[in-house]
Amino acid sequence: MKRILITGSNGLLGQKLIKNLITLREENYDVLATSQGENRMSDRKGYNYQSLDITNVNDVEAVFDSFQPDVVINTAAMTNVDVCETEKEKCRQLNVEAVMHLINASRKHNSHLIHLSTDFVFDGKSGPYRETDKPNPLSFYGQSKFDSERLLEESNIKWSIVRTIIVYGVAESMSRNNIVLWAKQALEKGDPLSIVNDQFRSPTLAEDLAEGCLLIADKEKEGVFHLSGKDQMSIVELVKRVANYFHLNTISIKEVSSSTLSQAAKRPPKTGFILDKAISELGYNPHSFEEGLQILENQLQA
Ligand SMILES: NC(=O)C1=CN([C@@H]2O[C@H](COP(=O)(O)OP(=O)(O)OC[C@H]3O[C@@H](n4cnc5c(N)ncnc54)[C@H](OP(=O)(O)O)[C@@H]3O)[C@@H](O)[C@H]2O)C=CC1
Ligand SMILES: Cc1cn([C@H]2C[C@H](O)[C@@H](COP(=O)(O)OP(=O)(O)O[C@H]3O[C@@H](C)C(=O)[C@@H](O)[C@H]3O)O2)c(=O)[nH]c1=O
Repeated sequence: MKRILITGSNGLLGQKLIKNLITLREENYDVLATSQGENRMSDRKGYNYQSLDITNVNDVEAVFDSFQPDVVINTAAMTNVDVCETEKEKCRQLNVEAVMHLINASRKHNSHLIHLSTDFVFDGKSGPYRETDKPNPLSFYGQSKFDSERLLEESNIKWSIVRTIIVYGVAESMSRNNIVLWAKQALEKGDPLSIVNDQFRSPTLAEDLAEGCLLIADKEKEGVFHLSGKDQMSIVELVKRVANYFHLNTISIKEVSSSTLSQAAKRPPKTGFILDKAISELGYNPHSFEEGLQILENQLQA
């Protein structure tokens, strides 16, 4: 039985990884979920949980020494892109330096380190992107993720980098909201929404991303993988498709350009991924956006 360590297990992707590991996988894994603070998942069966702040090098070493993971999936990160822009040191500690702690511990235990990265490593001038396209981050968050990628590429461990885009879904006690959920809630209340029409993305169902990461683990695939949804759309189209799916009035949606949002961090205009590598090498088969909304709707009703 392989031992798998998940960091950031309280996050959206972390929770979906744990759910997938304990309910869906044929391959049997011994699962250790870790995140900062207490476990926020109410389902406690089929895995163990331990608090782990990955910026603490001693704690990282201790967890690796006792659990001796075969596979590690690092989902922990500072994911608020505007906060990364204003709190650069904190962002570096978590998104870059902590990754070095994981690399060193993985080297010692010969673990396969699967690390999450982002479409924000690209400048968004020529999306959709392949794994081989040249990064050129526009924000400190994007730069921090690109720096962490280079640490992996320069390490002599077994590594994989998973880049993804706007992850949506529902999980317990989420510390970060996502556009599908907040747009749905705002549309239901008829709150005014200013939505950008000059950013294009391929939104990713959290369950699809978790499955893709675990296919990498199962198949022991190394290298860079692009894992996103298969539909590319503008953000305003995304919000309108959410409205249509849930039969909500679109009257409160105002189309704006990115400059009017005055966000601290610059966003790439057009990303999206070419998924050929993930489809052929992993058998990755993501849902369409509307299928993803149906899965989310079922979970909200459960
Ligand atoms: N969400 C998205 O749209 C995208 C995400 N990604 C990447 O995917 C990965 C997963 O994202 P997602 O699940 O959405 O992110 P979340 O923010 O939902 O989850 C990250 C988790 O990491 C935990 N965490 C924070 N600091 C530490 C620490 N020092 N030690 C251990 N755990 C910590 C957080 O804890 P707490 O909840 O207590 O704060 C949180 O639960 C990230 O690496 C992100 O950069 C890439 C592209 C898009
Ligand atoms: C707040 C706000 C956002 N938006 C748009 C901007 C953006 O394209 C989209 C989502 O905004 P967010 O601030 O949630 O996400 P943002 O920080 O832009 O998204 C990113 O998250 C990080 C972690 C990543 O790695 C990226 O892949 C990406 O998904 O919504 C509006 O149109 N109107 C608004 O009022």
